[in-house]
Amino acid sequence: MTTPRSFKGTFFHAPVCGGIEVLRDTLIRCDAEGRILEVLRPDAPTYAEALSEERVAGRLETLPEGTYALPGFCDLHIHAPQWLQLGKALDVPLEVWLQKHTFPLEARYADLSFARRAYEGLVDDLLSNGTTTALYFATQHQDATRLLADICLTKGQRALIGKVAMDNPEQCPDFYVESTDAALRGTKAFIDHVRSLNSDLIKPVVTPRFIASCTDAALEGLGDIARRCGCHVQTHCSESDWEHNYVLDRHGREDTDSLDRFGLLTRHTVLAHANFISDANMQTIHDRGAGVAHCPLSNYYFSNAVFPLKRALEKGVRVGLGTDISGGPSASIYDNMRWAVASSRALHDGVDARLHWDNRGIRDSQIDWRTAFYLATKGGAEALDLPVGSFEPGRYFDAQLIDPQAPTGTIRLMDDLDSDADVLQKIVYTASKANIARVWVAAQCVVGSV
Ligand SMILES: Nc1nc2[nH]cnc2c(=O)[nH]1
Repeated sequence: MTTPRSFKGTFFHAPVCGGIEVLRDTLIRCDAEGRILEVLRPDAPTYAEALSEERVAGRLETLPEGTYALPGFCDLHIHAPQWLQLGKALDVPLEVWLQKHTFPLEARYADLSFARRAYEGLVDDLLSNGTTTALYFATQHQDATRLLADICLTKGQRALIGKVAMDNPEQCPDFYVESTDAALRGTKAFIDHVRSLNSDLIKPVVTPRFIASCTDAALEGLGDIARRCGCHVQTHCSESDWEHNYVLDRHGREDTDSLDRFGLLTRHTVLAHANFISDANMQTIHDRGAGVAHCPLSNYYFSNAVFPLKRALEKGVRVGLGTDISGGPSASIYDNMRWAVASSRALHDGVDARLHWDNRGIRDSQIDWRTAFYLATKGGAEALDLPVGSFEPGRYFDAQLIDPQAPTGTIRLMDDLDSDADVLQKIVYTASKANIARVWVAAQCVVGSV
């Protein structure tokens, strides 16, 4: 609990998919928990009085002239331990990458000092990239996963964290596999631990890594834990040819149906990727109210296909964006907004120039930057069912301040040429870490200084 805060400045947000709103010279009042109480534009009858009240009470932060506040990003798919592998090992298929590079790296998190070095750096990196909410896969290790929760709490990042469950000796190496009992007990113990922290910022997540890495007994047990504890669930779904076909061979059905059968497809499930889902499975995802973490950059390296994003949005599936560190070699949701637009264009146009335009791509698959901005902010929040992602009453003030004039920044604005929408479009397409001057979570400054 802190004191109430308020902010005056220019805010951009996307309250609905495909639409943006500009709040110029607006006053946003928050309560002591950092939730937005009121959004007052200059033409509101109570604006002047409220402004002076906040000023006199010493609660007002006036954002510097020429800066813009955006909602903080929700990154719906991060492998926390893989941060050390960002930009490496991108030239082999998923199944080789996991066995040769990723599992050996993750096994090292048995060492807590190794884990601390990585997790401190990761959380700092994400916060300074504007990511205020992170959905994390950790590792199998109880202690290192608890450490990640502690670090997020200390640094002030909103985080949903899962101890990874993987007990299938046929798919997991002997140096990085656990018993079914350890997977289930460990998951439950981590949930209890996080809940004992009594923090609104950190939530536990039931995390079967993917169907291949889990036995049916573990999947069943994890479904049961998710139901009893009312937790979020995260897993990978129909990511690549190999992975999708593995599940078809083993269970005779797609990942989505299989997860559903184990009680793992709920209103609080986030499926990473979902590239190969059939229309029927997309309908099932919609009907269960589950969300999808679309990871466009990672998909270029590991997925053999492009997620049918537009089709999913038209069906009403809740979708947000994920970096998929380190399948995607960038910790930035800005990069992933750009890749979401670009990959949707590739899907729309098709990529084989030898084919006639008429049958080269899948028509009407493209999205624009407005939709990408929604996915990165409120779309991600909706998929997680968290009150963040936009500047609306009742939501937490999780935000990032963009300074287009930052000396080493990458945004080029022209006062006389750029409309408000142009400014936001330029931010979406060209902002970099150097332009992110300040970041707040629940109205508390976590990056930059006030
Ligand atoms: N991209 C990706 N896919 C996976 N499937 C199972 N584990 C992983 C992982 O760590 N990254």
